[in-house]
Amino acid sequence: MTQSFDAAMAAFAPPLPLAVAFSGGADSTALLLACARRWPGQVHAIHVHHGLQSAADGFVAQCEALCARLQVPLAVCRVDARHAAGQSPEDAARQSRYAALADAALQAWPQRPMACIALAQHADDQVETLLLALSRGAGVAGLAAMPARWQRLGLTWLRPLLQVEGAALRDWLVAQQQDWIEDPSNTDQRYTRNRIRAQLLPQLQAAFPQFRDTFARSSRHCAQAAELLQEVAQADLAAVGSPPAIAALQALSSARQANLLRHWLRSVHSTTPAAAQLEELLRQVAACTTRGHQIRIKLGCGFVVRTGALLGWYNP
Ligand SMILES: Nc1ncnc2c1ncn2[C@@H]1O[C@H](COP(=O)(O)OP(=O)(O)OP(=O)(O)O)[C@@H](O)[C@H]1O
Repeated sequence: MTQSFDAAMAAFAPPLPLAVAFSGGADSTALLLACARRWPGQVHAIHVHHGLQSAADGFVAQCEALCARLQVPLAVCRVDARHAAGQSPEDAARQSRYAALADAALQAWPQRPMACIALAQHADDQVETLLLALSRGAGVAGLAAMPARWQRLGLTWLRPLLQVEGAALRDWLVAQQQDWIEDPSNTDQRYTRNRIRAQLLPQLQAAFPQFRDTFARSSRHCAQAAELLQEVAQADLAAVGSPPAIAALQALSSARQANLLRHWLRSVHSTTPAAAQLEELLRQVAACTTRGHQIRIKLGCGFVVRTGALLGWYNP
């Protein structure tokens, strides 16, 4: 259920010391301010300078000013967030941001490495993430949206505000007379996420006022389903072998074959096949009933080939 900002903060019990990922935007300003008041001397802030827009230097100055006022130590890290071919600019920025946040949390204060990092995504961000996943045709792992807690890069990551509406966060900041940075790129309608926020969320609010709660429930169902699929894939891969034996693969249902192959390609070969490529591979596996049947299919960044009784992989 959605919560007030105060209720979410009251329920938040992170390991300390805590680093807040602080962009200077409304959400992380509210999180930083509330954490600094609640755990004085135990809260640090990390700001990532993406170098993507000319306004970024001004963002740093504003973050420094608020942290000085709150007496919160601030680490500013500069990252090169240019995206590689085939990668979305938002994804590239997110990945380099997470790596920089982890480095800073563990190394910026060597006498006192941080135990965890808190991020300020809220209930509207969660809905946007789900709708973005739907717009890409994602499977259950994508529809699971953002977890509230996970371990990665040697740290605990937390999202304590996932049940708070964006407007409630801003109302709280206004009541504290605390201003924040309005990042101009957040209203750029070239980004799908911004179109979802500006055009879809108001319509959803009018048509289904409970959409934040019900969508979040669907995401939790998907998170559970994704966990089960992962467990089944691991067990099936252990039984079928890595690389997979074709005859053993054929004995599974086609849904389990698809689940296993996706898992094998992702976990062993770091590649994600397009839906049509995976369908073609399943068709070829089913048709592979004679000694002479060849398989060679482009999948993600490489090829799946038949090598005797096994499926092989190579990346030219
Ligand atoms: N440049 C940054 N430096 C540090 N943390 C960041 C930065 N950008 C985003 N984050 C963290 O990731 C979360 C989600 O990022 P997102 O891009 O949705 O936020 P934002 O709109 O830039 O800022 P905010 O969420 O603070 O309003 C932020 O709430 C914040 O905790």
